[in-house]
Amino acid sequence: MREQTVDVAVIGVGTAGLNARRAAEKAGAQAVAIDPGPLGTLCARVGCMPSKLLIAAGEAAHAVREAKRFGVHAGEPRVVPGEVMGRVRRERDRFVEYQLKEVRRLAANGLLIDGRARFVATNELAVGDDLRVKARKAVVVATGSVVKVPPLLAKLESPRVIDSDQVFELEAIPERLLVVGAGPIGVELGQALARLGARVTVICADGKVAGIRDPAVLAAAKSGLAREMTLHTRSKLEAAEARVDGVWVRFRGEDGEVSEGTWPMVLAATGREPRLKGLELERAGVELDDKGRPRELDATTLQCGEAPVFLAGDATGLHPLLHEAIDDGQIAGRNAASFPTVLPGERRTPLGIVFTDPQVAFVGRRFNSLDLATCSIGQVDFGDQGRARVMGKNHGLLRVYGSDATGALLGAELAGPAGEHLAHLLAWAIQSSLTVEQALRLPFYHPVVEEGLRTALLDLRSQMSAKTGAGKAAAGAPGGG
Ligand SMILES: Cc1cc2nc3c(=O)[nH]c(=O)nc-3n(C[C@H](O)[C@H](O)[C@H](O)COP(=O)(O)OP(=O)(O)OC[C@H]3O[C@@H](n4cnc5c(N)ncnc54)[C@H](O)[C@@H]3O)c2cc1C
Ligand SMILES: NC(=O)c1ccc[n+]([C@@H]2O[C@H](COP(=O)([O-])OP(=O)(O)OC[C@H]3O[C@@H](n4cnc5c(N)ncnc54)[C@H](O)[C@@H]3O)[C@@H](O)[C@H]2O)c1
Repeated sequence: MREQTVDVAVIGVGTAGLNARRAAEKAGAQAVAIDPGPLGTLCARVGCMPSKLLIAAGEAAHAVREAKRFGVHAGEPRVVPGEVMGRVRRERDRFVEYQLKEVRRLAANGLLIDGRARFVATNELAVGDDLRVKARKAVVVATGSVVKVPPLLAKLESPRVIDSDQVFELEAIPERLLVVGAGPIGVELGQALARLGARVTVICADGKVAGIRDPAVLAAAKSGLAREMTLHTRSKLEAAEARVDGVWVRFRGEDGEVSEGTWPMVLAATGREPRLKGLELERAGVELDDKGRPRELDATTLQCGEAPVFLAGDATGLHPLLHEAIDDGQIAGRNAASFPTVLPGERRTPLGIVFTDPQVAFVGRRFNSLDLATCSIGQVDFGDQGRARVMGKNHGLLRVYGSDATGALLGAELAGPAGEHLAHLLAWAIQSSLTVEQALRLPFYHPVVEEGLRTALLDLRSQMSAKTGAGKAAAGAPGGG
């Protein structure tokens, strides 16, 4: 049995792991990463980047179709699936190659061990059958996440049931597609494939789409997405069967109505979960709950209970987003290097963007965490927003939340045009602790979509003054819907 002793061992060399290893090294520790591959990060291989490439192709087809509203008649676009998917994979491979450069450099310097790790004791890992890695300080677990597929679909073991890890390998665009799950993955990929020619039906049981929590924004997003896909957002999957011509599925709506059909392809977009199985974390002194996750994970330090074990990235199950994986990695890596001294890491204003049309975004405090007696809501409907109308993208709603007591901006949810940009402006304003008044003193050009943000802020200011002026009369129904 070979043995290697290091200061910090990082399990997983995805985005969180790469950042954790680098942070530990920067803090003066000798740090190695362990990973059996596939290397290149989830984000570049099967996540953020290929999904945005597919969406970009869908947008190109959509723009051609929509051109007639401007008096420009190009006819129905001819989508060539081989060319579409060829570009997705070519560009994806470039992004992966970029990540692999760093990984190869680590390997060349003896800082990457090829193999699957599991704990055998506190601060001791087995890698494959013939290597033990001991960590003098601590271990960072940055093993990412795995797709969750409901048993009804998983048990079919059908090549016609795919998940987001497989979708980028498609050679053809299915003529019809059932997407199970309406989270970010379901709606992003569903809409992209709809624009490329598939007739798409999306089902989910919880009434939500794209993770939106504000009911008014949710209604706006649903009506926008329903222009291109059939949505059943309160439907439970009841039965599924692999048949010669496809996958037969039966689902039941909240009202009891039963629908069924056979689809040539089903995309399971039913969520992801931390990849902790097989790590035997309990051998490192980490107490696990019934789902196999650490019973105690400090979200500020990323330490598991009192153990010398830190989690980072999707493995935490906290915020499965790329920029959060980077920050997690830096916090976990630094704390692992300085263990037993452990400090809370600095976090940014929460920000999430879903790349549909209309784009969906969340910033800062979420709707369901607001106390409507002490907060106000300002909004703008993009239906009549100047620049949005100019571009023919006048659909959606932005709602901005503020504190009545301090006038501070607290958060926002939106479904609308240029959502990715509006969300950044709002996140930067909230992180800078701006009040509504201060935000309204900033420049707004004309004609831009950002003027819609000003309208929402003006509305928020007047809701706040109406409430503070008229006592609590408006509490409970601020901002209207
Ligand atoms: C389709 C899709 C689209 C997405 N789009 C976006 C987006 O637009 N914006 C955004 O912010 N986020 C997006 N995400 C989420 C984002 O990609 C992830 O949050 C992020 O990439 C997670 O990084 P990670 O380092 O935690 O995991 P990974 O990059 O998966 O790294 C985990 C590593 O651990 C290794 N590993 C696992 N087990 C072991 C073991 N036992 N021993 C050693 N190594 C092990 C794996 O081989 C892997 O290399 C998307 C995700 C998906 C699936
Ligand atoms: N733009 C982005 O930032 C982006 C894009 C894609 C993915 N992601 C990340 O990836 C993670 C995973 O995304 P996701 O969309 O798979 O997960 P999710 O958990 O957000 O959504 C899962 C969906 O599946 C539904 N569902 C679950 N079980 C079901 C069942 N048995 N029958 C019917 N519906 C069922 C849920 O109701 C929900 O609609 C997200 O949390 C997100 O952080 C981010």
